[in-house]
Amino acid sequence: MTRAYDALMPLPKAELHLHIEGTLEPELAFELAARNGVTLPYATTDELREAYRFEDLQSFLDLYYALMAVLRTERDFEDLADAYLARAAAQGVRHAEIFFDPQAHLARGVAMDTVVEGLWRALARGRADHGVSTRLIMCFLRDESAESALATLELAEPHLDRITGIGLDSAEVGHPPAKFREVYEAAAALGLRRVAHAGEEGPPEYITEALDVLGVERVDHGLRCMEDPALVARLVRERIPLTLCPLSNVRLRAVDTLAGHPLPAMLDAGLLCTVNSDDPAYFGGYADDNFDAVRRELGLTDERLRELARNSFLASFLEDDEEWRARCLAEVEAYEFR
Ligand code: HPA
Ligand SMILES: [Zn+2]
Repeated sequence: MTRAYDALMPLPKAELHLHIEGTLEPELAFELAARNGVTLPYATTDELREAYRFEDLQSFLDLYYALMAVLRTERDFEDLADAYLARAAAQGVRHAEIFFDPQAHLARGVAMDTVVEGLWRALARGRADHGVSTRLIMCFLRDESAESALATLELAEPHLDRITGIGLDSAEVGHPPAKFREVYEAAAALGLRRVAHAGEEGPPEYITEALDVLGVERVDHGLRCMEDPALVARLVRERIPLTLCPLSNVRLRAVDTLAGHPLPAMLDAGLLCTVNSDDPAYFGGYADDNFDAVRRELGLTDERLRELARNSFLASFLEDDEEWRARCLAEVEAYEFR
């Protein structure tokens, strides 16, 4: 029998757009800095939080990459992932497909092995410790070269039993998807699933290119598809999921205000939208905080929220565990809103 959810429990959901490095809370950053003898250019966690005022994607990325300096050992990556899973579970997350940025660590002399095995120590226990199933998606930095992405994929080959798919992130404008055709072809040949950030700051054409040239199965953000009705029609027709991140969009000024976010129009258009947290330590909220924000600011009905939760499991890469997906979907349908 399906367990009816307690009214105080958050809506069960899958998180499909989450950068593990973006879950580094100021308190953990200072703890890891002390552990590793790294000096941060901030005296206190409050002072660090003060720096979380972003103009755009790049101003965020500058701080995001700088703070990674505290992540050095397997244990650091394990602690980071463990802290995320505890927070995610408390917010109703039952499945998480987690991005990581190996090139940002390799550049600092931290080995692929350290990153993947450290994360894996926590992620492998996710279901047992937190009731959260997990998958890992390795992202390439699009402002680095295609050669660097290919070399990174090669370095990851011994770890492919831990990695479900590949993604593309970092500074979007000026780095169109087609730059990474070769590495996406190589990843597909290795049986990896494919996603990419597109249409966050970049134009709708980048979304089309991600679909046609990279063969992505899911688009991260995809917000700017709304500027191109023919593209919207295609995304609807082909049932391409979009991983939207409302609080991120406000903080990085992809939208002016949350109340002006196109999510309701996107749902009305029939797009397969999901709601996610992107870099929750920086953008003011985890998965359910994003759900709560769109409920409050956009007036989404309970059934719209249920649709978003349902979509998250439908859009997830749970083809290797349909039993778990069905159980999660049943929890979504049985959920009673207060
Ligand atoms: O929102 C994002 N966009 C692009 N790159 C990123 N890397 C972490 N978060 C992001
Ligand atoms: Zn992102």
